[in-house]
Amino acid sequence: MKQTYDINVEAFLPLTAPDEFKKLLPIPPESEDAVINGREEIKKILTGEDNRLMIITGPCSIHDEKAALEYAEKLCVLREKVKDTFDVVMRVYFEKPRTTIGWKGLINDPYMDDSRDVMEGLRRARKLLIDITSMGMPTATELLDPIIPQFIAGLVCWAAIGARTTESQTHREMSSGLSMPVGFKNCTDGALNTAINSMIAAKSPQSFLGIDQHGKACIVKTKGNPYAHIVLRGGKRPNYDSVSIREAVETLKKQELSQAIIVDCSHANSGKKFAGQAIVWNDVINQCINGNSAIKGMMLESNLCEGNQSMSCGPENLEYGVSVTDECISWETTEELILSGHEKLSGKI
Ligand SMILES: O=C[C@H](O)[C@H](O)COP(=O)(O)O
Ligand SMILES: C=C(OP(=O)(O)O)C(=O)O
Repeated sequence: MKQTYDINVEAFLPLTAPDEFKKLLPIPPESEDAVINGREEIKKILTGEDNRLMIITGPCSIHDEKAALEYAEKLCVLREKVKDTFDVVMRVYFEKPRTTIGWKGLINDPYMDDSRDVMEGLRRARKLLIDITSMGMPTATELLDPIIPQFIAGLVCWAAIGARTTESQTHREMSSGLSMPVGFKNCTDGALNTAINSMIAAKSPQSFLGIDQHGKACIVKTKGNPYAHIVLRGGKRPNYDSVSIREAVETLKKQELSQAIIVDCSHANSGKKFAGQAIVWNDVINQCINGNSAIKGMMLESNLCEGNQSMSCGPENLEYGVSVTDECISWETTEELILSGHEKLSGKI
């Protein structure tokens, strides 16, 4: 018999069903409260019911849970200090979309050695989300693989669809069923229309193929996500300036879509250089002081230490607290930017 299918598949490896997997790492009551409250606060900021700004800050990617927890502890203290002005949410990114190839994040390759033990990656990701939300810290992540939400999404308060997948029907369909607000990045060349089309698709009910809680293949029917919004991350040129933001707001208004704008201070807005993030941050804070109420939040790529490092030295030789993907600002700079933004905005928003 000739074979016409699975020609390029090496193996089918077992995946534990989400309900079985979650029994091993159940959500504790304090995490559940943090997730529910975290989502509610974000929704209120996006709709303007709460005038504060949402700050999504944390490593470009998680590769070391010890460093991530140290970061989360520091962020908890800072979150409390600035709570009248900012709703601070931790970036806890486990899935990395690559331009070509590269390490795809903790879930895909937790041992960082190409062994790609996805089940172990899911376990470590869920455990870290439990530990962080147990501190009362709301969480943000990028969702890339459409099956992964069944394993971790119950611990996530805000999700991003990245610049490389914002035009993908699969990601729009997935977003329409997600339980948290979803931010669509503009695509890598800077075009807004892809993210705007995503918002329309994500708001609408959809049907697509997925798995249920028992791990069984099924047709997922969704209700639509009412909290889809845009994240400006720059493209061929930055798009955090007041003219770009006004243009985005006008385009969204014409389409009768949410005009809430989140500015990503990193990526193409910073020229992918960590030092560029402070320039974007300060400009956006000034726009808020000058009364731009469409801006609902900012994202920072931040780690314990600044810059980034190559993974070629092997996981055991990595420098502690330094990003293995995009450049990040240091904890000290993060604290300085957030505290100075808080001081400038106190009583003004
Ligand atoms: O935020 C992370 C990166 O910008 C994104 O995953 C792409 O990375 P790459 O161009 O190094 O593959
Ligand atoms: C990959 C990311 O961003 P973008 O999709 O904007 O490149 C990210 O935030 O990690």
